[in-house]
Amino acid sequence: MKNISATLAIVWRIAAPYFRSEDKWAGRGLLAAVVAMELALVAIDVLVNQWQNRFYSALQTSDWDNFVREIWIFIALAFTYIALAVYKLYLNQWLQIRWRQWLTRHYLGEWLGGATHYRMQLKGDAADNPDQRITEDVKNFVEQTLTIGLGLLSSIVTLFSFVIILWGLSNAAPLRLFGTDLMIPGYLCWGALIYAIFGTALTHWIGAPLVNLNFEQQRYEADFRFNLVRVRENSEQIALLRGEGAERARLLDRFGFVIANWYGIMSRTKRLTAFTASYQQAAVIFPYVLVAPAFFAKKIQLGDMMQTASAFSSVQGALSFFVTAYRSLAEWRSIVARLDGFEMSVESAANLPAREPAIALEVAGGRHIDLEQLCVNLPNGTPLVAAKAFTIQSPERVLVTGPSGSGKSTLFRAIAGIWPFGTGTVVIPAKAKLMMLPQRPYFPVGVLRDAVVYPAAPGAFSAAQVHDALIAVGLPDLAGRLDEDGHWNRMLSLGEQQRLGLARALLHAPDYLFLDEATASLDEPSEARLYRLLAEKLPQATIVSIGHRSTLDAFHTRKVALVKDGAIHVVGRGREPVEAEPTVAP
Ligand SMILES: Nc1ncnc2c1ncn2[C@@H]1O[C@H](COP(=O)(O)OP(=O)(O)OP(=O)(O)O)[C@@H](O)[C@H]1O
Repeated sequence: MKNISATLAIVWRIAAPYFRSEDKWAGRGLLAAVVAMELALVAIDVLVNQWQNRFYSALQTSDWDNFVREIWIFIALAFTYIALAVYKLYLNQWLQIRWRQWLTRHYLGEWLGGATHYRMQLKGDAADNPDQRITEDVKNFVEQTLTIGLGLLSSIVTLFSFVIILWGLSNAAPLRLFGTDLMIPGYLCWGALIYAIFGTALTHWIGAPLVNLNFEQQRYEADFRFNLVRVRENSEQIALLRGEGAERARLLDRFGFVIANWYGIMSRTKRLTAFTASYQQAAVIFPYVLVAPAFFAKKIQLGDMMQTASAFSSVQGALSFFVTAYRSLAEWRSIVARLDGFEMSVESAANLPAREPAIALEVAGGRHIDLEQLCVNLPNGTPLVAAKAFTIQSPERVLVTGPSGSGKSTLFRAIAGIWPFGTGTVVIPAKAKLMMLPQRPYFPVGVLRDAVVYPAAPGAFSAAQVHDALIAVGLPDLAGRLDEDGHWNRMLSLGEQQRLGLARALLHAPDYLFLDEATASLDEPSEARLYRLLAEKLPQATIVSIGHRSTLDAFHTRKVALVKDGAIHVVGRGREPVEAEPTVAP
């Protein structure tokens, strides 16, 4: 019971915001219409039940006129039923897509808000495969919540409507046992209740493990898909390393989990279906067994018996909602758990800096970037880099060096504000535009022109501007293919990608440009040419580079080494003035 109320509280937390959102009137309107149609369908069921009595009585008494009249009534009821059923489904689907659209937008906003998606990876906690949660889980949540919610509503209303009918019929057809009439008020209702309680308890007992099995199934399927995507993304490396055999084995291994768990689901479902099918079959004859003695004793007519059987099956069906919907309920609970895990993980990543000691980001009026008492840690809390008081002037050219793994890139991440682990403060000038260029720049799949100007909106720069930037960085061929669609990270060499990254920097003209080995794949003369180009085109920009080549010294005015001091590296010691090239502005 505690579990059920906890699940319902989570469902409410996930579902309610849509009905309070900017789309609330459409959502509420559609929901009201669907609910109204669901209720109207129950009303038609009640009318059909009463019709059955009249129809079979007309048959029993060979009353032709009433028979014809009842046929026309049935046709009218049937047409109304069809129209309601069609529009209930149509409006339900309409509501589903609007709700899903809102929920997807909401989750994308939360997940991509700040660097939450990145921090979630860093924390490595609960939410595996966010892609699956935003696609399938959201879709299924909306669909199942509506199906189950409306099913439950319909069952409750059906129950109340037919219990009244059944109660009346119980009195008209007293229970006859061993030739004597037993006057038990509403005995048919009690019979249905006992039958349903017995069914529900057994169903839960047999089916309970399905909740967990379904949860695991979705996780294994998503893991398998994720690993297939990894192969696709890294297919060149795999082909070069002849890693196909290893990949196949790894993928089949993952798929093995999918299969093993599926066998678990199959065997559970088999047992559950065996029980629910027997339960439903028995329910067909159960009411006849109860009222047949009264019928054969001529206490009631055929119409009464048929109506009783139909009303009993409606009451029993409503009471057995849990039995019929058990598999969907089990799936739904696992979807709810997955979305809950996702929300928790997003929240925990977004609030990471607020909850744990974290690097503070401050925006100040000055022109410099200051690192104050900064200590950058690994996610597990181990200190990595320290900078007591370090300032990056504007404009200047700083070269950051240090052994591999000393924490240079992580220091850049901390300055960019996406690395929360640590203590101290990073002070950034107000309105300063920072740009980080990594060794492997990211280009969204699509038109080259849009990929270069990313993250600016497509069209933020004119074709001529993008064309000139590509010429400037030495990519004349690409400059002629601006409107070509492609997966640029896959199609271009790393050196070309790095040139494209620099073209992006030229277009965006940041105040602070951080180059994390962003030219490491270029030959030295090309690297030198590009550094000269940056100095020429962005004379006011501060450039901070990470690099291992000594030839980079010439393009920087200051060199900062990360020097090992006990267990951590310290920024700022071992400073060496660098003789700048005459072409590089100081
Ligand atoms: N997300 C992470 N989780 C755990 N450890 C990490 C994570 N990111 C980086 N590290 C560790 O932090 C250390 C510093 O990494 P970083 O990439 O900053 O080094 P670097 O000085 O830039 O190295 P290189 O010169 O080889 O690029 C490494 O030991 C790395 O394993």
